[in-house]
Amino acid sequence: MDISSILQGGYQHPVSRSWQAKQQLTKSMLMYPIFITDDPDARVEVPSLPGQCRWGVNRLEEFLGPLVQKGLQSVILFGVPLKCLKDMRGTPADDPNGPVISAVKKLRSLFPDLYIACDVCLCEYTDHGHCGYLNADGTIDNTPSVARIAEVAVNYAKAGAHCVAPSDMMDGRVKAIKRGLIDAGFGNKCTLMSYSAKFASSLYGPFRDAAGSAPSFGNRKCYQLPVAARGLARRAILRDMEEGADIIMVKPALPYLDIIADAGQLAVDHPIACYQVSGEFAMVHAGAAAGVYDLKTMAFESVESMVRAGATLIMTYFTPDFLDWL
Ligand SMILES: NCc1[nH]cc(CCC(=O)O)c1CC(=O)O
Ligand SMILES: [Zn+2]
Ligand SMILES: [Zn+2]
Repeated sequence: MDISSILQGGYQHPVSRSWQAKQQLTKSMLMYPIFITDDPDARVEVPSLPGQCRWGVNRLEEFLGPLVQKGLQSVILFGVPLKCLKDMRGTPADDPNGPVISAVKKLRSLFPDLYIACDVCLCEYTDHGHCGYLNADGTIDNTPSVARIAEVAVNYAKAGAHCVAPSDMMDGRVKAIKRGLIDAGFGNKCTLMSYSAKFASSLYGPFRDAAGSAPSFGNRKCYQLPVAARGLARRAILRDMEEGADIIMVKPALPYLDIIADAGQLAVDHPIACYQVSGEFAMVHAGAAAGVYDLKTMAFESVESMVRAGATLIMTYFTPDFLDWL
């Protein structure tokens, strides 16, 4: 055989196999999405998200303490208001006594080294379940939506969030949030991670169960990207960089590895994040339960593929598992 035909010499051992990765998956690359509800003592399982619960603020120490011990470095919070009244402007989003703001304060005092991000959106808090304000005809009213989303983001920063991550997909929200953070004195204290390329995916179902954020009518296709729209995703990434995003995110992750790779090329000097969303997590579990593959092997294959595509920050419900596995 020709000398140049031999590749297997380079990866015959687990150690040399690991060297074939340009970037290795490490614990510090993981951000754990968690659901905080407004019953402070709650611990309620989410049936469609194996092993994930809605937690009350009084239970955060027992929930996250052991994970922090194992090396958990960052979380992203989603509020799940069950008791308070939802309205057209999403008032509970930044209620000073609401789940997100209470949880940020609690986590800052419990775990001084933990990096705390807050998802910023209105769909969990509006009576209609859409991510922004609506016009009378049911379409999105972009301008007041952006103002309200920036207000919520600034209130999360004031509560102590290290990062705000707008997932609403209104046009111009990155610029408005960045301006708001600067004007409130948080320009250099709070990271802005944009869900830049967020697609209108079928993979958000379990999350909407968990967060109670399914739209009461219609869908999100007029503000989330069309599945096939690689060009729009690239334009959204460039726009968000221009508007002041500190981190660029792609969501969902595994079916959109081309977009992650594009993000890495367009935003060479930004961290690239991706979100292995609820439906992806549920799929990995369902396939394992059906005997299609081994859960741990497939969890690694999916997340290492995201890293190979160029992601250096992975938001995943597998975080507690990876803290054991890595
Ligand atoms: N602003 C909504 C939001 N924030 C995070 C997720 C999905 C996360 C997941 O599926 O894990 C969604 C989905 C949606 O558009 O309904
Ligand atoms: Zn939303
Ligand atoms: Zn959201």
